[in-house]
Amino acid sequence: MRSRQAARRIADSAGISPGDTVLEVGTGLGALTRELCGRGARIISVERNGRLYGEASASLHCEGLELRRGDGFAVEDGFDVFVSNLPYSQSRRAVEWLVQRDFARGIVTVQKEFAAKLMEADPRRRRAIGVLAGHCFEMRVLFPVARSCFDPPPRVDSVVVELAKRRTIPGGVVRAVNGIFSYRRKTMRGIMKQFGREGGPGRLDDLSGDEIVGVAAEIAR
Ligand SMILES: C[S@@+](CC[C@H](N)C(=O)[O-])C[C@H]1O[C@@H](n2cnc3c(N)ncnc32)[C@H](O)[C@@H]1O
Repeated sequence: MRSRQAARRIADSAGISPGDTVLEVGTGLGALTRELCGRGARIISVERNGRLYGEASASLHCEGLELRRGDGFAVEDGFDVFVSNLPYSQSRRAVEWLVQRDFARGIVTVQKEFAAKLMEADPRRRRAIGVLAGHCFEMRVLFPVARSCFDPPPRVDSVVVELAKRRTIPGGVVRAVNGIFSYRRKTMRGIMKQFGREGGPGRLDDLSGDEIVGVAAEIAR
């Protein structure tokens, strides 16, 4: 990201306390990483691109910072705070991974439309990813980030979203929620039949998000 001010604002909103472990996925050239430094936290920042990892390693030096090369979603270390300005193609993967991890708070920059999907309240427009996120996080949009803050400027609008963790669910339940939504036009009886289970009356749209996760947990059992 090109704007130091925007990176600072994102880092400030992460509410990092001394002693926290912060996981950043996507170091890039370290615009955000630099702002996470100096807050007394241990910072694990992961970049999968070898060239960017090399450049960041050569230029970023701060106490408590550990730069790693690889897939940030393969990290097994525990963390308190998650921070990421991810490529938007990975937003869904990030949320599906985060619902399975135990941590306190996430600050993610996402496409404005993706944030709307996460927070969609209308059951007819709801997606699997919104049901998962709504079950596992308390969410709010913190602020928009102007296109000019990025280099190159994206063709879409971006917002910073806070994800405060409420619950953690296993991967099997994530897969089952996605599976249920692939049959969303069927009745509940029809959906459950796809998974070899007996279903009750009504349709998916009649269920709350938490009830859908409950059904998914039953399927995953
Ligand atoms: C939009 S850039 C943000 C870079 C920097 N954090 C900033 O704010 O300027 C996203 C970065 O994430 C990296 N990335 C994408 N997927 C990743 C993954 N699964 N694990 C680690 N890094 C990833 C990309 O290579 C890219 O450098």
